[in-house]
Amino acid sequence: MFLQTPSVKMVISNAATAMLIGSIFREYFPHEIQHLIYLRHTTGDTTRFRVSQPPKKIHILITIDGNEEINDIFNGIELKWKLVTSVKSEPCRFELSFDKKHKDVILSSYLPYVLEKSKEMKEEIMTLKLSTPKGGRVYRPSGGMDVWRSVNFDHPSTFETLAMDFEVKKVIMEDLERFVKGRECYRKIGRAWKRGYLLFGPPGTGKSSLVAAMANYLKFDVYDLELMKVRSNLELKRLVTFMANRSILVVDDVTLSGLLNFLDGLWSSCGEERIIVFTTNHKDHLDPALLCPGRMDMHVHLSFCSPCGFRTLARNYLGITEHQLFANVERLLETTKVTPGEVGGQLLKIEEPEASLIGLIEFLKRKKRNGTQSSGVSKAEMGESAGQENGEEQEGKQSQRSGEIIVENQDCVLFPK
Ligand SMILES: Nc1ncnc2c1ncn2[C@@H]1O[C@H](COP(=O)(O)OP(=O)(O)OP(=O)(O)O)[C@@H](O)[C@H]1O
Repeated sequence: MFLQTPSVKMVISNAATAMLIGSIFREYFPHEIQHLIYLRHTTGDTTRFRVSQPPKKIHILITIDGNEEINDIFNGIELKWKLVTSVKSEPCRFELSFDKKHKDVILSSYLPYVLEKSKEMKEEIMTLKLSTPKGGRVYRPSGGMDVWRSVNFDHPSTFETLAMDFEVKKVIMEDLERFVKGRECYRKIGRAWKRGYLLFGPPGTGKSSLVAAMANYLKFDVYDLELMKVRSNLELKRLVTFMANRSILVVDDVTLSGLLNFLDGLWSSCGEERIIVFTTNHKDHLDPALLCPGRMDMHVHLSFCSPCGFRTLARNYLGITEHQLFANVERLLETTKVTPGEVGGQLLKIEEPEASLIGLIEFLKRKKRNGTQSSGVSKAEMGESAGQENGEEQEGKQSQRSGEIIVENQDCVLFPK
């Protein structure tokens, strides 16, 4: 419906800000598009509103031939968009014409709709990038340095597909949302606009999948860093300096490392709207300094597959939300340590749901018979939280702490809900 001419691309960023001349305009228009639009009523007095200052950042791409008109229809109202390029000394502008009697609808519904649609389009065409260190300096002909090698990031994991406790997902998603909306709050409290997450748990429990889900959710690029391969503070400084904002830096398998302290200092002073994620299979091997409050805002424990996680996997892999065999699987999961990765692997083997579930049940029984030597998880990892030292584990009941969240730093309460 919106701008039906296929050759027209219109992308309006929600990050754009504009200075506006005209108080009515300021009151009614979403600020993101104010600087783009002149309004002209097609009957009665012409009213023009002009915005003079373009946003500092260039987030807008509009391509349309000069003076070309595009018709649009919104709730039966005819509208005309025109790109006006006639006055040389002035930048191109859009004129939107419509009958004066529709002014209220246009201001209250159509323009917000255009903005929303534009955001959607922008998100659709944005391809996320996954960058890894190039391992040296490469100078660009245009100046600056390329220290990261980038490829398209098309990891399919989302919060929807993650096998994780529903409540935990919700907490993480809300935390991310508060973070991206929190620029002013961070400024007010004098903190760098950054957020740190520690993801820990055995291999195959979804740490990488959670990072991908976070990136897809926020539309943030991902920078993957193996700290052990970074040779010097200078190299680390270059890498962090040349990261883009609105991105996630993933530091894999983070263990005791002198560079970590350096990274910590560097992190708060470079860029903004950045997330850092440390992942480890062994939280108990970490430098305690890393765990102290204020360094990682949130600790997320990813653990063995819970009945709730299994239901997500069954929906994703088999396309079913109920089955009579679910109860058998869930009973076995209560007492068997098996990762979501392993459960997913089993479900992938057979397409037909019932046969697949029977295969999974056999697998779980075998796993249970063979004991709990799953996936290299340490004893401390299994029992470090409340209630785990008192024999719960020995009685064969698996840790129910999958997806447990420990919020180390309560600064999120400062965010407006
Ligand atoms: N919680 C989960 N939800 C959905 N799929 C999962 C989950 N955990 C693991 N998987 C599946 O198992 C595979 C491996 O998981 P992933 O790489 O995310 O685990 P990891 O904890 O990062 O492992 P490692 O510590 O070895 O890097 C994924 O491709 C995914 O298909």
